[in-house]
Amino acid sequence: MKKDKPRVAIQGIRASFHEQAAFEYFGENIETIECDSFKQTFVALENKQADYIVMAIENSIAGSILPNYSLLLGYNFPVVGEVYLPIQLHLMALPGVAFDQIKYVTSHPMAIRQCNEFLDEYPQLKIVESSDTAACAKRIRDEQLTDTVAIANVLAARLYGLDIIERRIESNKKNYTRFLILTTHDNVAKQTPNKASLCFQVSNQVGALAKVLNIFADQGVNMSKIQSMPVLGKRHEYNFYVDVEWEDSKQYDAAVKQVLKYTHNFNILGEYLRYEEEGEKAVTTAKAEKPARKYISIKKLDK
Ligand SMILES: O=C(O)C(=O)Cc1ccccc1
Repeated sequence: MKKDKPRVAIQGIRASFHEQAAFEYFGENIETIECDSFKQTFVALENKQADYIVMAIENSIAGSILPNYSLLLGYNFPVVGEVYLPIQLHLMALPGVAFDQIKYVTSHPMAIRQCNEFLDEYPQLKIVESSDTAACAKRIRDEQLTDTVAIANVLAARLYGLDIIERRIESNKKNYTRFLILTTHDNVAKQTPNKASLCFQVSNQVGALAKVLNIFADQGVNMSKIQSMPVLGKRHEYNFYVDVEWEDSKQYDAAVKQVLKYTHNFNILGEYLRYEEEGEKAVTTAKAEKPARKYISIKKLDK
């Protein structure tokens, strides 16, 4: 029997950026399945404890999240969509806490890196890394920490009852993270795709990859991303993960038909509708990188 609310597995807890991405794709009427790791989201889908996975795959600052590419190939669940989420970061504390009471700033390493310029202005603050921005906010609420702030999103402030004491502290206002949506093969909805995520290998010969890329070019199919990953234990062998987009599906069909002749282990990870932004208005403030600072690293904050 079909559930009325989609059950969506995410790495992290409610009000994390993963949940925000899930809201962006499905709307807010979902059941969020909180998982401790990306691998656990796949296990949840496999065990039918979830209907979908929302998983970050790349970030405009950190780049590709490589282990997630291996999960895509390893589990072979189809990609059915994507979301590009602007990462807007706020500093939040228990209500009534003043800035000069703060000793610790907690967040996900990706969020911390995106706030370097702000944090460099306050070298007295100790930075504590965690696996999840929302978990940091929740811990402040649960343990009533008056000396700690979290860097997280508006959802986390709202859900865990924190006050935002400094808004939009990210250094680059055009930060985004790309998330993929996955489901099981029997749950793929019919749609007319205009984007695909592919994975293949080519022989270790002059021009082997160029040949494949030229086929896409010749058919007018745009390659929006390419990522290579070594095949474990096989020297000189790589998996190429390629995202392609097209206007007319005939172009894509023709390209795939030809590419099959020049590749091996060719896999279609998913065919889906590309994410369309609703008007870009963010402003970039590109500035030179400041020297790295020391972080206190802890594995995972308690829930
Ligand atoms: O920690 C979170 O909230 C996450 O979902 C991971 C993350 C952190 C920062 C940017 C994008 C995703």
